[in-house]
Amino acid sequence: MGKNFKDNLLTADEMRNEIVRLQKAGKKVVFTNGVFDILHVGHLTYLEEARNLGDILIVGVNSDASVKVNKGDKRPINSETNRAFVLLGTKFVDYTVIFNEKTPEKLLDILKPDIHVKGGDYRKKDLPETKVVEKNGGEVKILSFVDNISTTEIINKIIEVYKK
Ligand SMILES: Nc1ncnc2c1ncn2[C@@H]1O[C@H](COP(=O)(O)OP(=O)(O)OP(=O)(O)O)[C@@H](O)[C@H]1O
Ligand SMILES: O=P(O)(O)O[C@@H]1O[C@H]([C@H](O)CO)[C@@H](O)[C@H](O)[C@@H]1O
Repeated sequence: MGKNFKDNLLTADEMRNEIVRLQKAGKKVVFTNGVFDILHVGHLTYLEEARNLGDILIVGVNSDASVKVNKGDKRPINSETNRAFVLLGTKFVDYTVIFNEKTPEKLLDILKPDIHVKGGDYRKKDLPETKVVEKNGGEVKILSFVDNISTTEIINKIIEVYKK
């Protein structure tokens, strides 16, 4: 753990070394990934649930370029480092790592967490990363979903309220 919350944004190689150390010390390492552009209560509920599955929660944060590929040219609203820092400021997230690919498969193959989770808007069998997690002896879990809250809805509300 770094001295300041921003110290826990690591590179993939630094994160792998840290995971080896943590697992040797008997810690269960949970991983998730996503964009987390404007953090909301659905995210926090989900991150809390993820953290409670183990001892350490790592979030793979999509780079700005990979957000554009996944969510379109107008996104993200917040930069990759700011999204990673906001996550580290919550009481649930221990480490963040930025990844630049369309999916987290390559990152998961490096990190090899014990558990990989996504929210209830995903199905395990449809996740491209399920294969690589299970190949490395990890487990994939889908968590619950908080209805009627998303970053897109927040953006649409702001547009509605401020439009002329
Ligand atoms: N309402 C919610 N309840 C529980 N989990 C959620 C919720 N919204 C998102 N998640 C989970 O949080 C992670 C990051 O999701 P993401 O940043 O895409 O959220 P979002 O609000 O759906 O964003 P957007 O509207 O931009 O698509 C994903 O793993 C997703 O499953
Ligand atoms: O924030 P999102 O849109 O839930 O994050 C995406 O999740 C994808 C998911 O893991 C299925 O592969 C991932 O591929 C994508 O890069 C985003 O992280």
